[in-house]
Amino acid sequence: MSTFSFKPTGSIFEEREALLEEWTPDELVGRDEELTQYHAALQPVIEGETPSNIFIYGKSGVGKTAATRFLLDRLERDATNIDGLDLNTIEINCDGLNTSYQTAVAIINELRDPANQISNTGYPQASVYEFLFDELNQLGGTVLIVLDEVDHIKNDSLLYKLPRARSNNDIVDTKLGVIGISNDLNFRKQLSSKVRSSLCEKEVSFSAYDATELCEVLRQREAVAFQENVLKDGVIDLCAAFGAKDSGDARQALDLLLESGDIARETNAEHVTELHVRQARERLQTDQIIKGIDNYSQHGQLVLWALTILEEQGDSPARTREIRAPYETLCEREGSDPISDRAIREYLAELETLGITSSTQINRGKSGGKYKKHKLDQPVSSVKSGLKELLGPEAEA
Ligand SMILES: Nc1ncnc2c1ncn2[C@@H]1O[C@H](COP(=O)(O)OP(=O)(O)OP(=O)(O)O)[C@@H](O)[C@H]1O
Repeated sequence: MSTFSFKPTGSIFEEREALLEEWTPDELVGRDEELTQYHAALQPVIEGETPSNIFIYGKSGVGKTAATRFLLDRLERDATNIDGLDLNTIEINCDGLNTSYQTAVAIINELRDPANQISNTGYPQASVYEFLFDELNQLGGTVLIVLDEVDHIKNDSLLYKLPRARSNNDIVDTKLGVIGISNDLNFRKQLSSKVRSSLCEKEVSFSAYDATELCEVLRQREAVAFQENVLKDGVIDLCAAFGAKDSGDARQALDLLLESGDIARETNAEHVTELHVRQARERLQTDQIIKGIDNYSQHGQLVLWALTILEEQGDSPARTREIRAPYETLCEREGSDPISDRAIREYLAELETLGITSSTQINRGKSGGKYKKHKLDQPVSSVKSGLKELLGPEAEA
């Protein structure tokens, strides 16, 4: 019997941390076009002019935050060499800050010392803006405020006031620029035209990474994270190919490389191989499925299970009415009453949004009507492992 004692293996990794989210590389690879545009948009700062307000958008994990930190670091460094240029940058993540009010408070508290912070409630909105502009006026020089995940702010009064503070004379001496970052591609469209025109003076769109760019990102981390020659040929290429196919998200590709290394270490392997990558991918896909349907009602999970059964039998893509038969059998087995076709369709739509299934619309013209056919968009084995975890061992049967 194992004693479950802990011993460092000292194998595989040199610095595992270099694959974690928090690790910031010194150089940013694979983003030349985006960095060139972003750099140009920031140029007025170093000229001593009023900064442009910049809007950065693109899907999750495409380097928006990393590029912002990278360029602002360089900008701060280079600004110190310029006489008379006093630059301050403030980064706020708006995740969890649902309103303009809360965001304004967060900026104030970032600017004030710890003894002088204000609370999230109790002040009229107008006073909070007054405090904010006071702080910014006192700071002087040039100030850049980065609002990451800016789409979380549900009402746009701050997004209107802040970029216009100088033209409205709310701020007199300080040169203020706002950088909004968002991965919600509809956010910009939904902004009122007056907010859009001031917040989005300059825009930089970040595209999804292709396989070549992901290779560059992964190789840069390999050099730091892994011991020499631990990765077998093809491992980076495979992680990059999966990453580009899935979503072009560097975070996911890095997670895949990390998980592959973990599996190699768990199994006492000397090298990380393509097989480890494939196993890691399946593990991560299962985790993603579990995360997606974990808080689903039991019926949502049974609908997915029914579709999985059809997929295994080679009977997918399938219409709702075809999914209904195995679904009802499962309901009987679980002792619960089936839900309506309409409710099944709603679950199928949600499963599609989660990337677990996909559908095609079939249009039979006037007489045949329109309907959708559904199929799994993830490997059967990952879906089954996910369902097994949630519904018990029979789900794998
Ligand atoms: N070009 C790159 N070179 C090196 N590492 C990168 C690069 N792009 C992204 N990364 C890494 O990938 C992860 C995700 O990147 P980042 O947070 O910048 O994405 P994002 O576009 O801001 O995504 P989100 O909208 O989800 O916040 C980070 O760990 C980051 O360091």
